[in-house]
Amino acid sequence: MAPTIDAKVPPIHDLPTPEPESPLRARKPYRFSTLCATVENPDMKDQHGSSAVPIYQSATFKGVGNAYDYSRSGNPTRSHLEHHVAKISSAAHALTVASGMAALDIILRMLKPGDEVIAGDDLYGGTNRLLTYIRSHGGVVVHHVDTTNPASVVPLIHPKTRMVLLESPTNPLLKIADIAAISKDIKERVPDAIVVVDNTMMSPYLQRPLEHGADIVYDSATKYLSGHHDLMAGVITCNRDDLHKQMAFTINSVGNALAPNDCFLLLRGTKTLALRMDRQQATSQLVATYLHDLGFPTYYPGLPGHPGREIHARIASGNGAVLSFVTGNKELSECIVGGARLWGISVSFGCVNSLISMPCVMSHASIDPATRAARGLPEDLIRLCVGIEDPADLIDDLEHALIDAGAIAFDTQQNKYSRLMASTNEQLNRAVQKLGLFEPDEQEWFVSAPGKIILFGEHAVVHGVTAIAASVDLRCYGLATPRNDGKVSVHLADIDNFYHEWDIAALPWNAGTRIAAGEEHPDVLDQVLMDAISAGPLSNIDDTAKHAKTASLAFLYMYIQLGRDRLPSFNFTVRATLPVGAGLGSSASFSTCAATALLLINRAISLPPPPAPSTDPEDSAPHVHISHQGRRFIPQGIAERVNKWAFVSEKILHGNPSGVDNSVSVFGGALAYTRAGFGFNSKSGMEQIQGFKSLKFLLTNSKVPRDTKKLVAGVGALKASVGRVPRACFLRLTVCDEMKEPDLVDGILKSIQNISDEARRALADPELSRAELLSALSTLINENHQHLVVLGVSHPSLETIRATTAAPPYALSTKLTGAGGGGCAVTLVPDDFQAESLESLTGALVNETFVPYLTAVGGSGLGVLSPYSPPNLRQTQLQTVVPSGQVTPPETPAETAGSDPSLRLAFVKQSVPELAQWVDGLGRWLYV
Ligand SMILES: Nc1ncnc2c1ncn2[C@@H]1O[C@H](COP(=O)(O)OP(=O)(O)OP(=O)(O)O)[C@@H](O)[C@H]1O
Ligand SMILES: C[C@@](O)(CCO)CC(=O)[O-]
Repeated sequence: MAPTIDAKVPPIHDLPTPEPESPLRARKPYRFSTLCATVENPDMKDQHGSSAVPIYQSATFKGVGNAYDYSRSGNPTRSHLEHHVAKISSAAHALTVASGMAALDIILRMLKPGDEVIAGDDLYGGTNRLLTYIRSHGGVVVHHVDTTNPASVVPLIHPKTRMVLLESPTNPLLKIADIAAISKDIKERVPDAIVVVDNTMMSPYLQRPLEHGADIVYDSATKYLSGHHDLMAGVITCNRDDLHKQMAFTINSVGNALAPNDCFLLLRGTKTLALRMDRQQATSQLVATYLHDLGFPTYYPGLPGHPGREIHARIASGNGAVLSFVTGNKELSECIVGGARLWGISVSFGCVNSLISMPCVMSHASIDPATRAARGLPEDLIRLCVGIEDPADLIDDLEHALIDAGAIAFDTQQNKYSRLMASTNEQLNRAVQKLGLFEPDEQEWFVSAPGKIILFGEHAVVHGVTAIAASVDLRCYGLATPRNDGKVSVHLADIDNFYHEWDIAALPWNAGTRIAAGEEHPDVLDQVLMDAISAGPLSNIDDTAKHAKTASLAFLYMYIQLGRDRLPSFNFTVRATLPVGAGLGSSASFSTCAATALLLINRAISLPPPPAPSTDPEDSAPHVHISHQGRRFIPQGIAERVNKWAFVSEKILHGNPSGVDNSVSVFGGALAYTRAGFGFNSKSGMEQIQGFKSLKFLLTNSKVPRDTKKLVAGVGALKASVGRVPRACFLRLTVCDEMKEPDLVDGILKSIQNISDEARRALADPELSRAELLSALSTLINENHQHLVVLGVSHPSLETIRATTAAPPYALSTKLTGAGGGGCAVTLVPDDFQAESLESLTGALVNETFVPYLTAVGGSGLGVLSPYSPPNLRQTQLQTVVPSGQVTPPETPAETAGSDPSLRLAFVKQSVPELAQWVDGLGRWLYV
């Protein structure tokens, strides 16, 4: 509903209202959205007829006595903007300054010591802070009163009352002040007092307080007027010449007028004000109704029963796009805010993007808690600032956050979601626990595990050959966070942000064979359980999400096998810094993380508390775990247990894994790994090998997708049908006639075993010079790669990478790593390889559209964020880390402002380059 400029009020400003064509066909004044879109000032015609107002990016103007001399005092772009703002506000004058607070500052500078101000008690935190400042530094008396009741203002009116400061609706409780009634009361008693209204929540589109008795109106134009959160600005409008003159003088003296570039942006933003606002407030009405219908006390003037709704409807022509609601519990509110994805956690409002916040820890944190309580600002209040996204997506996202947090649940009797009251919530938990249905677990678990490179022996290792592999410094991270709604969910951020949740009670608990507590998983997967999971909980996941589906299968399989006695309710979020499905063991690192989290949650493993610090007898300073910087902490037995379950998960993802990937992921370092039960090497098992850590490798991702399961199966088929395999069965490369040799694959496997043995001997040989070692490894790399080519698991892109790295002047040796068929290649970089050469080589690879990166090898294996960290450490890290990356600066850069409380949200929002460092900073990590 677009308001028209009230025809009864003669336009004070030179509105571009067309002249009547004839007395019989009068033309109406332009309506608001037309005024917004039409930026023209008849007194400032552009010399070139430009359709956009030019940016006069000039501090000074030449000549004497011209309209402009210095941009602090006046600038043509600003004049255009001020003319436009005055026009759409139906005001005689407009002034524009650097921010909303700068606008209020200019207005408050009209006060003198001893003057009295009457202000609302539900004000924006920044306004409150500035009023406190002028009270303590300017000798001004400030009264706060509930302005929703005009009668409560009257007793405070005093001959010394100089200013009344109103917000309506207030932020964040949406309280309504009768601007007209209060202005009248003031003017009757103290005609000289000025009524000032902060109109930011409404904008001139929805409310024009000058028409209801206000003397000065100001807006933080950072909000709706600009609409895009890409600038800060404040506007002031008034009709009185004296006030305008006084404020223009102050702006010139103080020097906080809006800069030309920002004037331009703001002018552009105002053109779409009506359009944006229409969409934003229509969606707000839907969201408010949705929350209200769920049973949450919701504050929005568009809802029936909202106090002051009639007054608001008389003064304003719309309800705006800010609303708030309470949940009854601060922690619950924090979870909801943390769980929303489309709604950005941020202060401020008025942007085209929707925002969610908790005023008490963000925009209003500068008001001390006691004052907040006295003014009735609930600590659990959630504020929603609605943007222009699709309303269905916004409600959907909010619903997910409410469900995840346990704030609403599906009511089967009413066949709809409804609010879980805090007490009902507890009752439900207790009741369900009694039935043994699910168990809320308050513990969060953060785990991580590395990817790997295989230097020698991939594929062959599946058939019993020794592989030499080492961990890389790229990892997968898993965060398990408790839920208390009888559901379990996975969020696979790297796989198209896949999210899925399941009712725990509906999982196929009775399918397959139960593994008794403490028993190991048998060698073979339980196919009955696999089928039941695929036919049940996974059946509604589309096959286009096949990677996420397989990962979910692995997760649910372990969840059911390990969780039958506890039925834990939690969410598992996964992110990795290593590329998924590129041959660097992403499936193993995912498996290790999932297995560890599930074992911990189900109390199948527990981390021993760190031993007490030992004390030097000479010195009272304690020292703890000097080796490995005290990080080697997870006992061998626990690592072995995790490794067995990670192997189970690998079987699901992989088909027929050798176990090398999950072993490296769990144990870290560099391993010589031999699968048991084959005859290539009499000794099976794994051994840590030294001498790897100092090696430098370049990894190059060909970005060609491939599937380890298929590639391993392909080599298996080749081995099983030696001599009878038609050419078409060979995987990617066309292989040669030698394939007809019946013992070909066995011969290749033997050769690869020799390569691994030779590499181990070389690495362990103290007499070999470094140069000799590197040269030997290079030769072995080339040989091993050729064998893999014959096995059919290379790919033209990998051959291109090999050729590029082998070409002069580089002359480096490269082989595929992992399952091949695409994915990554690994290049050994000699110690003396010049930095410039490396730069030029990576440039050449990038030109060929590959992704190269240097990696360190041999680092830590499985890690768990210590549950024994001092609790405040993690909290502090969260607070200091989150705002810099994720949360826009608060409206009030509050001294005590907290930040996003949700570890999960912060985890999901970290950028990939920052993820590892952020995770490290969360506290003390314990490693195998
Ligand atoms: N970060 C992750 N989040 C969720 N699932 C993952 C993640 N990383 C790996 N996976 C699962 O593992 C699968 C990739 O396994 P695949 O064996 O094809 O690749 P890889 O382990 O990186 O390669 P290789 O086995 O050759 O080292 C994915 O399709 C997915 O199911
Ligand atoms: C291809 C393969 O050898 C390595 C995959 O990283 C398979 C395995 O060992 O499980």
